[in-house]
Amino acid sequence: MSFTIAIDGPAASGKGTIARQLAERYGFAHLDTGLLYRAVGRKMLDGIDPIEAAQALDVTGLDARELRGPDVAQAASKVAALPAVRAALVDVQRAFSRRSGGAVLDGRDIGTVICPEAEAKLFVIASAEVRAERRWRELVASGHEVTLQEVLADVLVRDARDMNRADAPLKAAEDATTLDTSKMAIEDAVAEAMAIVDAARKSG
Ligand SMILES: Nc1ncnc2c1ncn2[C@@H]1O[C@H](COP(=O)(O)OP(=O)(O)O)[C@@H](O)[C@H]1O
Ligand SMILES: Nc1ccn([C@@H]2O[C@H](COP(=O)(O)OP(=O)(O)O)[C@@H](O)[C@H]2O)c(=O)n1
Repeated sequence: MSFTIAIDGPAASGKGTIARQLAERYGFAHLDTGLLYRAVGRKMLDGIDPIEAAQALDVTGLDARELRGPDVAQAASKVAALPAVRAALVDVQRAFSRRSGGAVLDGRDIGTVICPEAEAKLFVIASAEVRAERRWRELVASGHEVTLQEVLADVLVRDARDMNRADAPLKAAEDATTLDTSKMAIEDAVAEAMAIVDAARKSG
């Protein structure tokens, strides 16, 4: 059985949290595709050509903790606007999505470009202020020295860059269900997401 759940949305909207919990609930594999772009962004900050870095990327050993900061996030969204970087990362994402046990992928273009045939698609949103506050708390808790204003600026700049790029811009797939988590606790957002996926599983 192959079943793919595509989760897209703007920065810090709760995609990864929902994706991880759905993967656990259904016994599916999970791929945080943002980490791929963050890894390439990290290499660019280290002076490596981002296209060559994407082509040579070892997706197995990515250290999420080292890639979580706002500097890497900004670099990720810059390299993500390069078509050759995106092209180099397509096959690994598609191969992952076709795993026999089922897969959940979260990112910006999963439902539109990487897995347009995904059986279930979610577009997770929240207000920019709520997203910035959540991400700020997370970063401070993991030892980053950053202000709420800086995190809000990072979120807004990345959203604009991600939505306005020519190649695979951030947008909801026509057949995605939008989930606004602004006023939802994590448990409620996950429950809503599960209801959407369960409905897709029954109809499929
Ligand atoms: N519904 C929610 N209510 C409160 N906090 C949330 C909610 N969803 C996610 N979070 C928190 O917000 C932060 C960003 O969530 P995350 O899932 O990493 O977003 P994304 O993958 O879209 O960047 C995390 O610290 C997470 O625990
Ligand atoms: N499928 C994807 C995933 C991420 N990205 C890019 O990678 C950056 C970091 O993604 P992320 O998912 O780790 O960001 P957060 O939502 O966790 O802040 C985004 O701002 C996008 O520019 C992308 O272009 N396509």
